[in-house]
Amino acid sequence: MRIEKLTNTISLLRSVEQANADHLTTVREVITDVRKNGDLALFRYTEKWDGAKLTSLKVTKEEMDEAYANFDRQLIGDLEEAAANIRVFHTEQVRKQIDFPLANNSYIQYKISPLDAVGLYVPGGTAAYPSSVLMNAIPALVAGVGRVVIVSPPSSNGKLPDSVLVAARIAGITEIYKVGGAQAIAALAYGTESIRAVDKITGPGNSFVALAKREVFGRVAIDMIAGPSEITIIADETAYADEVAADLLAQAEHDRFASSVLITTSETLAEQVSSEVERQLKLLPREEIARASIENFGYIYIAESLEQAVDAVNELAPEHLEIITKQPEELSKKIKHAGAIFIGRFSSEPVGDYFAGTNHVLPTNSTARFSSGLCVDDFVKKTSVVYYSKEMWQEQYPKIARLARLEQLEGHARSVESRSWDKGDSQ
Ligand SMILES: NC(=O)c1ccc[n+]([C@@H]2O[C@H](COP(=O)([O-])OP(=O)(O)OC[C@H]3O[C@@H](n4cnc5c(N)ncnc54)[C@H](O)[C@@H]3O)[C@@H](O)[C@H]2O)c1
Ligand SMILES: N[C@H](CO)Cc1c[nH]c[nH+]1
Ligand SMILES: [Zn+2]
Repeated sequence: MRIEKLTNTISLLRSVEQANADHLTTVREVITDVRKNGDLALFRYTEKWDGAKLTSLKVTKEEMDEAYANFDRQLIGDLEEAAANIRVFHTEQVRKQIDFPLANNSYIQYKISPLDAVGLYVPGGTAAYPSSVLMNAIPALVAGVGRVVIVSPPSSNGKLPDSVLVAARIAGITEIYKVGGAQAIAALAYGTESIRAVDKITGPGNSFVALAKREVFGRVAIDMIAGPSEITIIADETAYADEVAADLLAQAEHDRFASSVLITTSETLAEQVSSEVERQLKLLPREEIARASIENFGYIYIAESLEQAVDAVNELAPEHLEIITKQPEELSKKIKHAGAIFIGRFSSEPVGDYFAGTNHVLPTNSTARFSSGLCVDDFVKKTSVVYYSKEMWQEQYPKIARLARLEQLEGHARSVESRSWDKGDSQ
């Protein structure tokens, strides 16, 4: 891994942007094609990029049953325990409606309602992600969404991995389609013969998926840009090089475009981590992907102080931040921008990926500056409600009319003035 003195992190941001730009043209072509040709386009792209020749997209009940029957019982237990942890944490996030009483028996209200239909993207191009099924589906169901649909790319045998179907059953989702990439996002946004359009699309994916979500925003809502995984680690001389290297590689193995950054005050640690990364790369079955990621988007920065490291992290706004220093909790309080923070050497990032109960669908590409990880709030909308009684109206309407005329909106003024006592007592 290249080791540089920490001056700024702009070079990393630029290289990720460039990678995205190269994929945008493809994504736009795919979306146009799916809008025009529907299922036919979905079948064509699924054959081209996933190597699966399909004639129908929907997962059948028989496929779900078979996957569950064949699956390892201990792993079912592990997935169920992870699901329970996620459910508990997300249930705590449920918001209360705000009922705000006003004078004269009047009130205003902040009404919370679940979305009617959401599409959950579960990645699957180079690995199976049952954990992403749970992370998407549980908050949606806790929020009370009416229709929850999963899309995920099939393997070349035309099937979804058993693990994904088992996780869907544990979560309680039955409407599942075998389609991934930008074509799946286009189908969810615009609808095709087989897939009815949804109101919102959530979930992580590679840069084709993330860019497609950005392109269809406005037609549907999206949760965030949750693209190729990223980790930044702040470590001092107390950290162990083998552990830091393992944590960098845990994200690098996700994607060629994943990024892994170490910012350290210790030159010795920097050198040791660099050689540990090289040693450990050879141990990974996904060595080729991880190596490409480390070569293109892997950096070790030497910081003059932990304060300088914190400033760089707040500029970079990484998806995940690990802090492995003498006083990690103290330092974590100074972090403003990161999708999720992992404190101390026993909270390595996969604890959050799978099990702690926090959500692993998180903002990437510096968007943690303004967006948050997936949560129950992503699956509800808020409507304001106003009730003014006759008495309340009579007291307040002259002020409202004056404010309307301040904006030269005579129609607004006349609207509030048009009510009168003479017309009777009806609400
Ligand atoms: N940010 C997060 O919260 C988060 C969480 C989990 C996973 N992830 C990321 O999800 C991603 C999973 O990636 P993946 O590739 O394994 O699965 P994926 O499902 O995201 O993407 C696979 C699809 O990409 C499309 N594709 C592949 N090559 C293409 C090409 N050349 N042109 C057009 N389309 C192409 C295909 O349609 C394929 O089905 C990784 O980047 C991982 O880091 C992010
Ligand atoms: N680290 C990923 C988010 O960037 C989530 C994940 C799922 N499985 C393993 N990891
Ligand atoms: Zn991960």
